[in-house]
Amino acid sequence: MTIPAQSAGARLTKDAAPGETLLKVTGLQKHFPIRKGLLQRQVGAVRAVDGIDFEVKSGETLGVVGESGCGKSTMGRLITRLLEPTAGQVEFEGKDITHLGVGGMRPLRRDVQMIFQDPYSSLNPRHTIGTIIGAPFKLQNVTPEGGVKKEVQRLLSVVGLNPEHYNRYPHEFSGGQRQRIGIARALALNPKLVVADEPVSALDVSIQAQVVNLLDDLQQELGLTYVIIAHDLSVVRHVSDRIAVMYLGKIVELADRESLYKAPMHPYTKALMSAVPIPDPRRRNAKSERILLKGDVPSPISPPSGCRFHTRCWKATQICTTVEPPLVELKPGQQVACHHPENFEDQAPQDTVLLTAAKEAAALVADEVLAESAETSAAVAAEVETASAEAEAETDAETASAEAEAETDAEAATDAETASTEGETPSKEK
Ligand SMILES: Nc1ncnc2c1ncn2[C@@H]1O[C@H](COP(=O)(O)OP(=O)(O)OP(=O)(O)O)[C@@H](O)[C@H]1O
Repeated sequence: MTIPAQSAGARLTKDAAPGETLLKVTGLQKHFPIRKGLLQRQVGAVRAVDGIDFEVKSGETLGVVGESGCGKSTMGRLITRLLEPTAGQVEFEGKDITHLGVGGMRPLRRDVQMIFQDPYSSLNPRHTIGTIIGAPFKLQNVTPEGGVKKEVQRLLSVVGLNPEHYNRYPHEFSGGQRQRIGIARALALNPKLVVADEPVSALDVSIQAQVVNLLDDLQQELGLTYVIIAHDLSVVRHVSDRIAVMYLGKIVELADRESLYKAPMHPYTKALMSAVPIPDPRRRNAKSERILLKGDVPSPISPPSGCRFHTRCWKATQICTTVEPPLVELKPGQQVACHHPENFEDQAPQDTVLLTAAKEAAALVADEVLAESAETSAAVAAEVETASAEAEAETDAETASAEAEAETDAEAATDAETASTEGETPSKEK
């Protein structure tokens, strides 16, 4: 098969119009069985991904963040179908691909590509970069127009590498350059969706920005759709349109970037955000508002009951230990799974007694943050009250005017009736 070579500025996406749903994930789960004994009987399971729902629209970048062990990589491997889900559904361009076999997946392998975290181990040291970047053509049995070599050299220049270095080996390149090679390989087959798993975390900070900018430029030029996985918000904050925050196999908040940064609702999101330094000279002398999360993410073999974050949350109350909060849209474009969200009305106001663990966690939370938290909650509550009072007043006014209108109408009708009756009477009398 021959595929036309793409010019560097051409759009590579084929069918999906921008804004249309490209990927849809429903109730996705991956439980890795734990086996023991001679008979290898299953004694438990690692609930790496435990029921997540989200959509990715064509042309957008969805950032996925969370601490190590939250299930982000597993999620990435599930949507690229490198792993078989335990339950749930993955749809790509409206087609259910959850259980497609190797043959069924072959055409999809071109459309969905993955960039891996480690640019050192993800490239075969015994192959030249020409062979590495050209491998997808061989695997898919396709010949690009103009031949593999020419196309590989074009891809090298697209990612900012010298096309003359076609015959060099991976060890001759720096970490950032190797990640560019990985990106060129991912772009070889004109994918629609690129899942990048921690694409820059193995790189020096100075190189990270270059690779992130490259990904951003390629998206503009080639109309790519990205799912970018990262363990903190500093990488995804500039490139994502929407951000999903994962904790212990679940999505705890999913919002557009603007809303998430302006007013994060899940305490976990707030904690992740407070860990990102803000390079704002006006705030250089301001006291830093750090929320230090105590301990590690609990084991996904037996996650905490109720809200999984309750063991580390400074707002946790009784309800958080028993009732799992559903992921619901509390503000337009902002979904959150929390009983006591930040920057919004409390979802369980009757439950006010903090758990002991929450009090201990609070000790680690800077006073400024707690004060700010209380202030925003009070402000939101006041806003909600004002809004509902206004709404009530509006309703009252509407009711009054409707009643007045109805009365006027009734009066008019009575008048008309009377008039017509009066009018009729004389005629009858005539
Ligand atoms: N093949 C596997 N078998 C058993 N458990 C696994 C397997 N792969 C991942 N896990 C477990 O699933 C959980 C989620 O892992 P995953 O790598 O998806 O998390 P992550 O958020 O991507 O973390 P990291 O950033 O460290 O990669 C972890 O507890 C991990 O140990």
